[in-house]
Amino acid sequence: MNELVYGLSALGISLNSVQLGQFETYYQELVDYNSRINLTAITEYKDVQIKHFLDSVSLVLAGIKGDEKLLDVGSGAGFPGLPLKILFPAIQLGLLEATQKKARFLSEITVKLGLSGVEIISQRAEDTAQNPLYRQKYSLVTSRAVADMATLAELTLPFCAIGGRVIAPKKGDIEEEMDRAATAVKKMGGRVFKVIKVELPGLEDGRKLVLLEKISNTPALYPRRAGIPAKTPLI
Ligand SMILES: C[S@@+](CC[C@H](N)C(=O)[O-])C[C@H]1O[C@@H](n2cnc3c(N)ncnc32)[C@H](O)[C@@H]1O
Repeated sequence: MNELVYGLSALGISLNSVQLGQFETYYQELVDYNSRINLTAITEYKDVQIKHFLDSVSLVLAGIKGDEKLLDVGSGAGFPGLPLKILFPAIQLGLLEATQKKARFLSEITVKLGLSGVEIISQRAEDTAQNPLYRQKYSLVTSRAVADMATLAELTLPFCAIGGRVIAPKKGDIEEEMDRAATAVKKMGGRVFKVIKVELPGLEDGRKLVLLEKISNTPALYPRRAGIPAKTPLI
């Protein structure tokens, strides 16, 4: 895990032996499962350490506390939620993933990593966000590579408690995307708090973290039915 360890040192983070072992197991299981079920195109040891593990942990640059109640929307093979949980074991983590096969991997890997306080929710975000058990219940919501910001605001902000935040990693020039998302962010009861540049060893390709803050309740009508936020974004 040299690449990860080196990248983390730039963040002032060091891993203990348990965490190092967990990242190693995560890598082995990811690659093993991936040979049967497609989870990711990134499988080289070095690439997984940088593009999945370090990229996930880079969200700490937006300010993550050790005791968050965190929901990762569209978690796929667990990114960025699971690396953050390995780093901060006291986080209460929800991994929301619509695809059953991926959700099954998330259940298995959570057991193999010996993690407690992780809930796997295999549903569409649009449906889960209308369930009172999950609606406006999280201090932090993350979502990587799931949708553009206008759609993502509708899929994430309804889960945030007031005062909670959304962190969305993005790449490249996002000015136009952020402009398009302004209406959706406002309608969901949010505001754009800041955009943070990520510059870490191996991740020098214009990565950014968009930080939204929840400032008022999301109207009951949002999110709309499954598929609508992506098909007809609120622009
Ligand atoms: C490109 S993958 C990214 C996975 C992971 N976040 C990552 O960065 O590696 C997008 C994932 O979001 C899930 N997804 C897309 N729309 C969703 C929705 N409305 N509700 C729940 N999951 C969704 C897909 O099933 C897919 O696994």
